[in-house]
Amino acid sequence: MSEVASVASKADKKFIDISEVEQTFKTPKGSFQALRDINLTVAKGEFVALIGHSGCGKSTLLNLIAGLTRPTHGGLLCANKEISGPGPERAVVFQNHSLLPWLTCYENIYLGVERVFGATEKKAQLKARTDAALALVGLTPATNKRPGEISGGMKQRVGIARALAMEPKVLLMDEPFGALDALTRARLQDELLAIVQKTQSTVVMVTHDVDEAVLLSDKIVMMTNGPSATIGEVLTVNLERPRNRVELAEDRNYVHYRKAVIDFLYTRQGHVEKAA
Ligand SMILES: Nc1ncnc2c1ncn2[C@@H]1O[C@H](COP(=O)(O)OP(=O)(O)OP(=O)(O)O)[C@@H](O)[C@H]1O
Repeated sequence: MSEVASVASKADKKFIDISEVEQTFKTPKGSFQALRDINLTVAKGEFVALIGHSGCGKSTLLNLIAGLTRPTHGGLLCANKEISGPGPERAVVFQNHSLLPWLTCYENIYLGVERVFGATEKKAQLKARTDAALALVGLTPATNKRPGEISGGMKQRVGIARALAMEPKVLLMDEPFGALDALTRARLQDELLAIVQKTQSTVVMVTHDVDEAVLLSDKIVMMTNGPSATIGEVLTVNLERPRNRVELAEDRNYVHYRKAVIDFLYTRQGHVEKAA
């Protein structure tokens, strides 16, 4: 391998590079340490799930990667650049879709597309990007509907389409399917699997759901309970892609990974109520 290629491949392995991160919040009762000693790398194109009990700091860590908050200690890099604030290369999908209710599905996506590409591309290109994003999540028929006129699952798909349309380097998802019923959730997980396969996106996703983590991820980051939570263990999920949930249900390796996460969460960490 040439020196240039080797430097590039090293950078790809540490596409997101989190080192020695600590997050302490000031509260009326004094300072509260949510996270300590967080060291984690995410490779380009990798799908990483953050899992842990309620209040352990999953969203806090995701917000740090999104640049919505700054760590009290340590640093975070994305593509070798310090994460010092939010940026279009890191799109976030929240549990509650956060669509603007007065805009149609099309307009909600177009807004994001225009923000990222508006200065360099013509209107027809922006429209083509928006149409493609709607098609990617199977929502072309809902183009002119407003969020109030579509189901929760469809709203979440618009949120995902909006994030993907911005062609982010990293897709950050905070329990994107948490508010959905089990069947809709399964369908959207399958859609996300197919989309990520197609776009080769780098994804960091917060979840409470063990099956979701094993089905989707290359790596499951298991967090200890808070306060002062940290990464307890990182499980590498070596299951071939494309993955099929029905076939995997009886796959020995799938069952093994599932058990490893359940053991970590319920035997080694036990359940605790929200810490703060
Ligand atoms: N801005 C803040 N100020 C004070 N404490 C905070 C703040 N944000 C988060 N915390 C505390 O930090 C801890 C981690 O919160 P966080 O929301 O990251 O947990 P989580 O693992 O995402 O929880 P859940 O699974 O319930 O969403 C919690 O104890 C929370 O109360």
